[in-house]
Amino acid sequence: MKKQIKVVGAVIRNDQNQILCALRSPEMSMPNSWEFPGGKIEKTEKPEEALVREIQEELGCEISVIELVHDVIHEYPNIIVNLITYEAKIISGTPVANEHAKIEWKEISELNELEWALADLPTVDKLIR
Ligand SMILES: Nc1nc2c([nH]c(=O)n2[C@H]2C[C@H](O)[C@@H](COP(=O)(O)OP(=O)(O)OP(=O)(O)O)O2)c(=O)[nH]1
Ligand SMILES: [Mg+2]
Repeated sequence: MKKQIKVVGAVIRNDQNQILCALRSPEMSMPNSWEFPGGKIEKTEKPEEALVREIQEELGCEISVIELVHDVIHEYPNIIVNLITYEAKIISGTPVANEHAKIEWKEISELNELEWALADLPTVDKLIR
């Protein structure tokens, strides 16, 4: 049976309504795909707690989680990902790419131009419409 994992991703919006997009590095699984920064929920964590922890680790800043955007199950060839995305904002610090190849603030109208991980497309669609 395929492994299923539960993953949280942050839709981090700044004051200009831009979204922070993160490019997975060549060394990561699903290399060179754009994603919402975040990661796997640990057994003892609530999704929101996992997201705050992951963003601190990956981007070195503190967020507050605002609300759920989407809860999607996507079946990849070798893994099933339950991606839960949340709107979030930075409450302290400036994001830096500690693990990603790069991070970029993008206008909503630019989101379509990126090559997203497939599990992210329903969230991207919700942000665009
Ligand atoms: N963080 C994140 N992962 C995503 C997204 N879309 C998507 O398919 N994934 C997949 C890629 C990975 O196979 C899986 C877990 O994400 P991850 O690699 O960020 O996990 P993690 O931060 O806990 O990293 P690690 O401890 O496993 O190295 O979810 C997304 O938007 N954000
Ligand atoms: Mg991650």
